[in-house]
Amino acid sequence: MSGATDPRSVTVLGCTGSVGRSTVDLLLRDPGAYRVEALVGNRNIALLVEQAKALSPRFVVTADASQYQVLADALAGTGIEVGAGRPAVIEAAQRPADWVMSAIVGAAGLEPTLAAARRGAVIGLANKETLVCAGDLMMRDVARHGATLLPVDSEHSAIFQVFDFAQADRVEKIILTASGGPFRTWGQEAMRTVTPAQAVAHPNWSMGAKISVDSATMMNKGLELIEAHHLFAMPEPKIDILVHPQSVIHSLVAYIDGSVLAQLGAPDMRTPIAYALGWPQRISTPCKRLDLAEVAQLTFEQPDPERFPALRLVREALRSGGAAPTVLNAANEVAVARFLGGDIGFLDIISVVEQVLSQLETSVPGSLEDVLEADAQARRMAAAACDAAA
Ligand SMILES: NC(=O)C1=CN([C@@H]2O[C@H](COP(=O)(O)OP(=O)(O)OC[C@H]3O[C@@H](n4cnc5c(N)ncnc54)[C@H](OP(=O)(O)O)[C@@H]3O)[C@@H](O)[C@H]2O)C=CC1
Ligand SMILES: CC(=O)[C@@H](O)[C@H](O)COP(=O)(O)O
Ligand SMILES: [Mn+2]
Repeated sequence: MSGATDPRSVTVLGCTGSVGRSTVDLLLRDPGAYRVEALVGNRNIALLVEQAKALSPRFVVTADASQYQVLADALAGTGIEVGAGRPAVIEAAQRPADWVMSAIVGAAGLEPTLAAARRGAVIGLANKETLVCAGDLMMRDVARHGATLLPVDSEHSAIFQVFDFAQADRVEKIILTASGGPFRTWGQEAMRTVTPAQAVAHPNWSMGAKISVDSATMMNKGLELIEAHHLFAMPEPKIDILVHPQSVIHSLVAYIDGSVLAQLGAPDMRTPIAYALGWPQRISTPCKRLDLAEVAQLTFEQPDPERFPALRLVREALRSGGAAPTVLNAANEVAVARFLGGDIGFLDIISVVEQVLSQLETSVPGSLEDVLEADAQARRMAAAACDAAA
């Protein structure tokens, strides 16, 4: 809760999404503690306007340039500055907020997150694709500009809370927990005909469509493996994945003395968001408290790489290095969108990613431009592969 200190200035990129809405919910619970610099949404103008009226930010942006006038008309007379289009999104990230929530979905979040890092902001990072498609660049710029990256992804927040950075060399491994998604127990043949509605029905978490499909293919856990590799400087072989269907243990860190430390909680993103928002202090949330007697059983399984080949692809991409993770991420985004649009089947998603990874020759991306070029090439190739599969 707020003390006598000045309000903290915050910007929310992706404010109209699942993580964005949870962030706004926390801001509204303690209005005296925050001053909102900028809100950035995309197509959900009605919600963006509602949030703007509730939070009175200085700057409100829709990434969708065609929606400028709609947004400007809705906020006329409020004194709130309005922007639209990609340059305005980046400008919002550049404006001087102490704390920035990076919750745009997909590689579209890369440039604004990088812009916030380049002005030394404290960033709550939900947008894992930033680290998947440009992890080396992002971590280099965070260090170079004195920015702070606070993980919001539930697993990485868990690791962050129990990772002893002063003894990083005494960490034996990181264990990322995975729910296994809605098809955890399904055979490959049954998965062939699943619908988008079945794929987005996550057993434990309420999330946006793209990450929900990623959870269903277990690509989400693969992306999280790459995310953990960059955030905690852990080599790929020292990151394990453990299926834990209850999503109560959010991840674990194993040390060389045999100790294993974990963070637990009810599956509600407001807990990891609050950890990043309040850091280095904890702040209160209304999240349901964990009742282990009610949960009764915590179970664990090894992931099945035959039914969930995304896990193998991710490890191969990380070992190959260079632009392979960028390519994997871009191809996955295209294939997931085409699956959600009803063009390709569920199993085609990972087949398309594998095909693009095996065909695209790219060099090591040294700059943002290189990353964007590899991303664009992979998207073109993935679109063609989806056309062929459709
Ligand atoms: N949801 C969750 O619980 C978790 C999410 N994450 C990560 O957080 C990120 C956001 O996920 P989630 O909230 O589920 O996603 P949603 O799809 O719910 O929300 C995405 C947000 O990004 C905006 N957006 C979409 N495209 C663009 C674009 N081109 N430019 C700018 N803004 C855009 C959307 O605007 P609009 O809706 O107005 O069109 C919306 O505000 C993802 O990277 C995801 O992997 C990580 C852990 C948990
Ligand atoms: C809430 C969150 O962090 C998601 O990434 C979630 O973990 C997805 O669940 P899966 O373990 O099914 O990928
Ligand atoms: Mn996660």
